[in-house]
Amino acid sequence: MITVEDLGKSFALHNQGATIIPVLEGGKFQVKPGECVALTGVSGAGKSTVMRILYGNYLAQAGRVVIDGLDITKAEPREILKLRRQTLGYVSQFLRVVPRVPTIDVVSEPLLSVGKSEEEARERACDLLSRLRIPERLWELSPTTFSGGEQQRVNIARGFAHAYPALLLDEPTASLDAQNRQTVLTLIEEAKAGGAAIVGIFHDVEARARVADREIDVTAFTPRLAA
Ligand SMILES: Nc1ncnc2c1ncn2[C@@H]1O[C@H](COP(=O)(O)OP(=O)(O)OP(=O)(O)O)[C@@H](O)[C@H]1O
Repeated sequence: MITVEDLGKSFALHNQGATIIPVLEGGKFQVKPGECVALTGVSGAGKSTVMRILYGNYLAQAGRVVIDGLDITKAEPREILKLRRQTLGYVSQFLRVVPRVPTIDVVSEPLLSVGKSEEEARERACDLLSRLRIPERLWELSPTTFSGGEQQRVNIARGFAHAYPALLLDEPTASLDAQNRQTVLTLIEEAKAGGAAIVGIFHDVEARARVADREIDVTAFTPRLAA
């Protein structure tokens, strides 16, 4: 489902004498349906950079990143947006939402955008919000005024609403209480059982041990650290 080959990325710092920082070289891995791979490596090794390349936010200078048959290093923006809508989910720690949209709609929206009925989308959203312990009295309110932890859980509910065949998880259990952390780990296990190919960054070692089938140390793709 996800294939990365010969991945290369460097950053040019234009405001600092055009200094070039090589970050990734020869990055290579595959993630099959139903498999969860954890990216590891020291701080600064390039874990977030790999995730941003996989989501199409950063453009790689070398190599191929094929997700569900689409090479996102060469794809048009509209093809990447279609991939994100139907195939490739991303759960970060932070919620970015349009103001004044009720929580229930924020969580239902990914399902409506892939053509699910209003009823099915709402049912799934209610189920996820209940499981993630967002009180029902908050569902019709915009999450913009929610606490940090509530916003994080709304974001997780939204990220898991549609059964994406490929899923990127950036510290999904960071700063959650013990019960909600368990719920999120169960959601990840359910996504795997449903056939999702998952790539994640988990600083939470126990969470990583529970859900990840394999670890990939990106230090091996980092020329200045591997040397
Ligand atoms: N937009 C950017 N411009 C310039 N340099 C960048 C940019 N993004 C990342 N880098 C550099 O790339 C390297 C890898 O950063 P990255 O955030 O991917 O590491 P990481 O392994 O995720 O680290 P951490 O565990 O601390 O989050 C760092 O040296 C960083 O300074």
